[in-house]
Amino acid sequence: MPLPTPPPTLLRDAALFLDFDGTLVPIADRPDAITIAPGLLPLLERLQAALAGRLTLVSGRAAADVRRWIAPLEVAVAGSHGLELGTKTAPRSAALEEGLRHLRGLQAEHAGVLLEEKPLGAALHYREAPGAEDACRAAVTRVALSTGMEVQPGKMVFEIKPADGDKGTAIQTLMQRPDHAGHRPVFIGDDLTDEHGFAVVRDLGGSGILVGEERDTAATHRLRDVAEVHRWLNDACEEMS
Ligand SMILES: O=P(O)(O)OC[C@H]1O[C@H](O[C@H]2O[C@H](CO)[C@@H](O)[C@H](O)[C@H]2O)[C@H](O)[C@@H](O)[C@@H]1O
Repeated sequence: MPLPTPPPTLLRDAALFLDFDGTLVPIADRPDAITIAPGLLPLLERLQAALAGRLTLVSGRAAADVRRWIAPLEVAVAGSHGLELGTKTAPRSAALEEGLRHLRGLQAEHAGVLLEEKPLGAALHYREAPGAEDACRAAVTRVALSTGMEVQPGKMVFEIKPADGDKGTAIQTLMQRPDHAGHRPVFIGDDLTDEHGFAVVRDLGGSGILVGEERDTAATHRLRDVAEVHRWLNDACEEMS
């Protein structure tokens, strides 16, 4: 059965978790080529006020990267697929450093392949080199095996990340904070990494909103694209004022 459009009243008394790429900003050819719509930061600021601070961006990007894109706005960010919840991150293991050297070599071999290094892992992008998909998958899988980390597939990307957390566990942790407890979680996302978040908000009695085409998902509602997300968030914000 097709997923319904969420009602604009859904955010009343909610705790809101928002994915970044593909949800708040349209997908671009490269991670550094995204554009922030002029209305996005004012919208996030209004949401933050309407929700009394219960707003967190939960992104696959490094937290510092997301903060740089939304500056000067200050909103809570859980980066690296939810694993960067605080300000401190442990140094990379020797095995991961060795794996990154291997991935840098692969980037040098394949024109268009892009390695995005992050504090806790890395993303190997093949959007500009679709023919390198199998090589990227194999390289990232090899690093996962040698480090005990896990592969997170995404939109034209294979990522390597620690296996002991994801967007779902981040939302679970944040929902235990005193200012979130007792509120209903709502999570909006588009990619496979967001399914962990959809499953957790469903289990907590909240709602997951899938952005994009229908698919097998733990989300309960759907919005078509980034533009529709912005419109819906604006309407939901109006409802709360
Ligand atoms: O959880 P998100 O905030 O959605 O982050 C997921 C990954 O998004 C970025 O990659 C994706 O967006 C890029 C820019 O539009 C695009 O070029 C790429 O093909 C997509 O996979 C980001 O670069 C990754 O680090 C995030 O994990």
